[in-house]
Amino acid sequence: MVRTAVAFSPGHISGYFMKVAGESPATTGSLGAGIVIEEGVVASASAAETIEVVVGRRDTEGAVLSEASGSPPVEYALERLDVSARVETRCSLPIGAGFGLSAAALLASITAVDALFDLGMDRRGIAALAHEAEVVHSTGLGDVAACQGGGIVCRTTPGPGGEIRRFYPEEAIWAVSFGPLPTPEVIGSQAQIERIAAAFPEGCPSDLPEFFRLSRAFAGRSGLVPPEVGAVLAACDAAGVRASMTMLGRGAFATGDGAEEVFSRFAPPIPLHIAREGFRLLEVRA
Ligand SMILES: Nc1ncnc2c1ncn2[C@@H]1O[C@H](COP(=O)(O)OP(=O)(O)O)[C@@H](O)[C@H]1O
Ligand SMILES: CC(C)(COP(=O)(O)O)[C@@H](O)C(=O)O
Repeated sequence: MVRTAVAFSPGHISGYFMKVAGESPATTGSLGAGIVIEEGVVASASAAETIEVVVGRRDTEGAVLSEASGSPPVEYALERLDVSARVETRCSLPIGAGFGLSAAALLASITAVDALFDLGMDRRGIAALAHEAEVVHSTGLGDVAACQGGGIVCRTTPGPGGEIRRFYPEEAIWAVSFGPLPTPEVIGSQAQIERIAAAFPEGCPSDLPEFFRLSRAFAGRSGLVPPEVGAVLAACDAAGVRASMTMLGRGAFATGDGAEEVFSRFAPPIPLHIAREGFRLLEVRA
C-alpha cells in the first residue's frame, strides 16, 4: 500500500468583503465576514514522480459527479514546497461558486503533503503558503484566514495572521447555487473593487441576524447580484427569510424557518453546517 496522508479543510461563504492591496501576497487580503462550513475539501497525498492534482466532486452518497485534472493554485503550492506528489481533492459543493473551495483545497493539500514528507510546517506556515497561492492566482483573499478555525467569522485586518473574531451559532444554513462566478474577474477589476469598498459595512456582527442584515445590505449595494440571485433574495425578503448572496458565486445562502421552502422554488436546496473547527490532518496510512 502507498503511504498516503489525508487532510481536511472546511469551506467558507463570504457574506461581505473588502479587498486590501498590500505590497506582497502576505500583506494583501480582505476584511469581511462569513460562515465557515463543514462542507469543505478532503485531500489525499502520496509521493509521485511528478506533481499531479486530481479534482473530484462527489454527491453526499459518494457517487462521482465530476473528475478533472489540474488545479493551478494547488500545483503552485506544491512547487513552492519543492515536493513531487499526487494529490486528490474531493468535495461535494460546486467549485468556483463562492464556497471558498480553492482555499479549502489548498489548506487540505498542504497539510497532507506536510505530513506525508515530514516537512515540519506549523499551522501558521501552512496558512501563509495557502494564502500566498490564493493571492497569486486571484482565487481568494480572505478564505484561508477564515478556515483556520470555525464559526461565523469577522476579519478586521487582512491576511491569515490578521485579527479574527468568531462565534458559533447552532442554526442550520441552506444554500442554492446557479453556478460559478469567476473570482479573478471580480477581484481583478478596479471598478468592481471600488464599488465593493463603498458597500462595505463598518463593524462586526454580534449575532447571526446581524450577520445576515449586514451581508444583505452589502449585496444590495455591491452591484454584484446577478438577476437569478436577485430573484431568490426578493422571494426571501417577501417571506421574511434571512438570506444573502454567496460571495463570490452565483448563489444564495439563508437560515431559519422557510429558508428551505423558498430556495426549493428555484433550485435544490443544499443543507450546510457551521463548522466548529478549522483545517486539520485526518490520518497518515502507511
Ligand atoms: N476542490 C478543489 N480542488 C482543487 N482545486 C480547487 C478546488 N476548488 C477550487 N480549486 C481551484 O480554484 C479555482 C477556482 O477558484 P475560486 O473561483 O476562488 O473557487 P471557490 O469559489 O470554490 O473558492 C479552480 O479553478 C481550481 O483551480
Ligand atoms: C469573496 C472572496 C474574495 C472570494 O471567495 P471565493 O469565491 O469563495 O473564493 C473571499 O476570498 C474573501 O476575501 O472574502
